[in-house]
Amino acid sequence: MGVNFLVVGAGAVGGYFGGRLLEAGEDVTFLVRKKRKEQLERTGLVIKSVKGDVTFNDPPLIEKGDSGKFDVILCSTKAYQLEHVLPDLTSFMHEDTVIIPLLNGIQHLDMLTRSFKKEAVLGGLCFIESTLTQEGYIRHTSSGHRLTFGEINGEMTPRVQMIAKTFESTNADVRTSTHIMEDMWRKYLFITTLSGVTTLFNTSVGPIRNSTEGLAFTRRLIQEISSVMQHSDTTNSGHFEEKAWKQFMKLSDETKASMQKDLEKKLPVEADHLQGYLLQLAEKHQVNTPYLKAVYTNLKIYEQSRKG
Ligand SMILES: NC(=O)C1=CN([C@@H]2O[C@H](COP(=O)(O)OP(=O)(O)OC[C@H]3O[C@@H](n4cnc5c(N)ncnc54)[C@H](OP(=O)(O)O)[C@@H]3O)[C@@H](O)[C@H]2O)C=CC1
Ligand SMILES: CC(C)(CO)C(=O)C(=O)O
Repeated sequence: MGVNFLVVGAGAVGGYFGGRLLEAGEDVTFLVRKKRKEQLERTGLVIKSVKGDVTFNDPPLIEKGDSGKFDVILCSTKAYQLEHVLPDLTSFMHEDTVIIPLLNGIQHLDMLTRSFKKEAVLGGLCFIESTLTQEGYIRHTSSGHRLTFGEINGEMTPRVQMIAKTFESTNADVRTSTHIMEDMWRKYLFITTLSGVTTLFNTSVGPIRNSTEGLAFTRRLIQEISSVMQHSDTTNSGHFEEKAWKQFMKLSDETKASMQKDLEKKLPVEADHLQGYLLQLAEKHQVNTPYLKAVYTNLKIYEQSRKG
């Protein structure tokens, strides 16, 4: 028997991975809101990707309150939208439904395990540079399209293997992990740094790296965040720092975090979920984080000016 997927949020991430599953002939439905539904009905689900374009004229769409039960829920809203969508999910779940979150950050795991039984929640993350265009198309701009998931406790279970099998023939790099919490914290360090510096300096990676000061700022930011993570008793034993630095140095000059792209589009940002939560941890563990505070302050000023 096949696995059926509910993708929550047909945006840059959900639309991409859900679309790749559809392309492979898998059973996928998107949970959408009215405006996005109307857009998708008009244009189809359109993926413009360096890994191959694809369009689905009639993607399966449902709205909250509709009927249906799903084996796997791929959760791909923004963090600030998540708590509003969670109550809508219960009616789509059966006893063994699993939820795979693809959001950046860590704090959403608490939200998910508070809302559903703990065993329903897997760990997950993705590396992909994608964005929604004005027409609602998904534009995937660099070659990475990796999705990683696994049991929070690190076990390799039959359900993880079964989901991985379903992903096998998709045009995406889907992997299982037996250390997904470590993977999620590492991605959290990387993305909080990248989104932090690209939004603070309002540019892509190239100009930041070409500036001695920009480079020094980035290094200090990584050190601070890594230190907060070590104090927070995570799986970080210090080796994250060097890896995050190397990863930052390897990025193409044009790379921008999705947060910077959202900022350029004057959209809300995940400041509280990413940088804000780390600052809470820093305060709890009394870690001095002036660079992280500067990044967060910039984002809070942006948020305030958006509201204004
Ligand atoms: N974009 C990227 O390159 C990457 C993003 N990420 C992370 O992935 C997560 C998702 O980001 P991204 O895909 O870019 O965000 P998008 O804004 O592109 O997509 C979010 C989608 O969620 C939908 N949504 C929100 N609330 C609901 C709801 N109640 N019911 C149904 N749909 C809903 C939105 O639809 P609506 O039109 O109705 O608002 C939107 O289509 C974030 O945590 C981000 O940090 C991680 C790696 C890369
Ligand atoms: C850096 C990147 C593109 C990697 O997935 C990302 O997560 C983001 O910009 O939100």
